[in-house]
Amino acid sequence: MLKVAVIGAGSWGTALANIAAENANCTYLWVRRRKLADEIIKTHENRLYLPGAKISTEINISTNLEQVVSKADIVIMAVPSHAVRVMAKQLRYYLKNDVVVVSASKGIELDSFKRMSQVLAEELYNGDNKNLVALSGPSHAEEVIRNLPTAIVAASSNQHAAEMLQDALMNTNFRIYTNTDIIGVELGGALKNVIAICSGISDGLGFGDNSRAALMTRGITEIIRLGIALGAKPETFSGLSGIGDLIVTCSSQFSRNRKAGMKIGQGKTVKEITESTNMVIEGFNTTKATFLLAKKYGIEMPITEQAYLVLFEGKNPAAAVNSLMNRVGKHEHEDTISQNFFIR
Ligand SMILES: NC(=O)C1=CN([C@@H]2O[C@H](COP(=O)(O)OP(=O)(O)OC[C@H]3O[C@@H](n4cnc5c(N)ncnc54)[C@H](OP(=O)(O)O)[C@@H]3O)[C@@H](O)[C@H]2O)C=CC1
Ligand SMILES: O=C(CO)COP(=O)(O)O
Repeated sequence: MLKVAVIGAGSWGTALANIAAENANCTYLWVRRRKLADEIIKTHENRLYLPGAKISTEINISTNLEQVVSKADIVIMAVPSHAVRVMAKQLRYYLKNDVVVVSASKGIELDSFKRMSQVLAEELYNGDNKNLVALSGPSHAEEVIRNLPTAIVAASSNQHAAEMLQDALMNTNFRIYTNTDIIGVELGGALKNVIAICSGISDGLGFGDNSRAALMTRGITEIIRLGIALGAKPETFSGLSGIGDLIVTCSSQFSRNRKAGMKIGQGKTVKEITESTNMVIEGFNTTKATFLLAKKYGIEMPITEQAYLVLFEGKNPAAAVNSLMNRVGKHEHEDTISQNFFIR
């Protein structure tokens, strides 16, 4: 029996721990706050993050990081991306040598622009990523906890590590594919949140399905552009962790990023939205990081740029839409058309 440790008892950590336990792994869930831990132990429910869903009685709930992590075969990091480095620094002393560490977080570190597996590699393995896996794909915790059929991706440069996670978590309702393109899988998971915020803004402005479809399609084009510049394989973005996660996050009733975008479209600010929820909205920081990354690499990302201006420079969302719609006419595949033959 494998020992699986999940770090972070928010929506995603709780749902993943539940799957691990239901799959008969010896499962530990690290909860940051004593009060919440006591409540979960008493009620077998995480009322703060997944109200109404009973979780397995087999999960060992604990606030003691050493107890949760030591001797674990698999450690799953399910805290917001801004907390991943700090948590990794705290738990590295307790890890056994051949542990597989999984990043379930979807974000890019502000300032360093690093992906979560890069952050973990630095903090845990002196920069080496051979025991690291990124878990990503269309998977709202609210549906996973109800065992609704879901398919996602475990990506690693080490196929054995990805397969170990696949074996531990896969079941009839939770299908896991492996992939070796960890760069593409992580970037797809992080960058779709930017477009999901835009999709929410579009909905908040009262636009329709056409607008959302346009944002999603032109959004993935931007993501691919930056992804290729950062070393990802283009085909990864047509998979679950790319277009799959983009579709679900831009259209789901559960997406925090989309819902935050709707509020922006209705006139609320990033500060007001952040202060009004206990849940992480990864896309805010990721919009900033992606905008700066695109500038650094000279990549054209007009939707991301407008999102940045709306979120952080006070640009009116309707004016941002105008800016996008009134850009010069282009060929749809201008990136791939050879030379300037067809391009205006
Ligand atoms: N929700 C989902 O459906 C999915 C989420 N993800 C990704 O998983 C990650 C976690 O998301 P999710 O579970 O939804 O987030 P939630 O907002 O639901 O929960 C966040 C969790 O992280 C803890 N936490 C917050 N800040 C810190 C910190 N500084 N140090 C340690 N722990 C902290 C919170 O503890 P406390 O309660 O004490 O504040 C809470 O347990 C994100 O990167 C998200 O994009 C990926 C796939 C699906
Ligand atoms: O990544 C997710 C689903 O795959 C969760 O997205 P939200 O953070 O927008 O809810």
